[in-house]
Amino acid sequence: MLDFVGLGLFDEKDISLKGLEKIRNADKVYVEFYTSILMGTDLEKMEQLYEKKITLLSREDVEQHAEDWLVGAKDRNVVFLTGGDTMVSTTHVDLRLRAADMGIETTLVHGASIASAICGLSGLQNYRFGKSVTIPHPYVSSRGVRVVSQTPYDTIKKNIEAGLHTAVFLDIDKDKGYMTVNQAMEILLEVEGKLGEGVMNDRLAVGVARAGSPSPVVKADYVEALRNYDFGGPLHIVVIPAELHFVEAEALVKLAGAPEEILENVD
Ligand SMILES: C[S@@+](CC[C@H](N)C(=O)[O-])C[C@H]1O[C@@H](n2cnc3c(N)ncnc32)[C@H](O)[C@@H]1O
Repeated sequence: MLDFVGLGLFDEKDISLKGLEKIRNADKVYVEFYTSILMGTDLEKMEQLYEKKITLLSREDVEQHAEDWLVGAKDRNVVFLTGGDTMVSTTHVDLRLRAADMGIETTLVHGASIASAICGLSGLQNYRFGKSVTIPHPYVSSRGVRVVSQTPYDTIKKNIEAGLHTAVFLDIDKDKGYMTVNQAMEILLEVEGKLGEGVMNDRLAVGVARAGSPSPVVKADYVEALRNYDFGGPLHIVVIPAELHFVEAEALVKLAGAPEEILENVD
């Protein structure tokens, strides 16, 4: 049996009671922290509260060598832990499919996800979101050229044209660290500058930091302004809203400190 358990958003106490029960009854517990990470805890605190030894898996362990540890789930109870919800903005359905091919039964214990937290914290409506996207850290190519992905910008642009908000996940990289809202704004403006377009001009954005913690920061302002706003420590995420419903605009002003002038342009 392979149980996928979502850990929730911030610390070891965000797990559900069902998830905790799965862990306590497990023969072996694995966790991965490359798709998301709980910034308010660490492996030691988790092991203490859950009363179980937890083995950390790397991206390679999960994506390239999954059979090596999945095989244990053929005759024992194995639990696989992930930050947030295990199946939201991850590729872990691949693990479920591999398990199915190996004749291993799987179950899911859902966890609080950043996908719903951004709606709750900002007041933006979940049904008004389009395709989400991740901004990767820029890198320097073997020819010494700085490479900045244009895909996030293009996705945001298409969503705006369709009247849909965009959730913009920010890269977690073991060498380059956790991307901040400020870096994300810089990257979007850099791409815009190269294309010579005006999508980001006077474009409202919402930055969210440390959702699920006792002190999350939610700030809505124009892209240019968020470039220098201090969000504090990771994790960070960005939402680029499309046209706003008036309740959404009111929420951004009252709950996220957006400039009041945004209320003038909504019905
Ligand atoms: C690839 S998504 C995985 C989402 C996760 N499976 C879930 O359901 O929450 C991870 C990204 O979401 C954002 N994120 C996740 N948790 C967050 C939190 N507590 N506060 C702010 N952003 C968060 C960060 O941008 C992070 O890099």
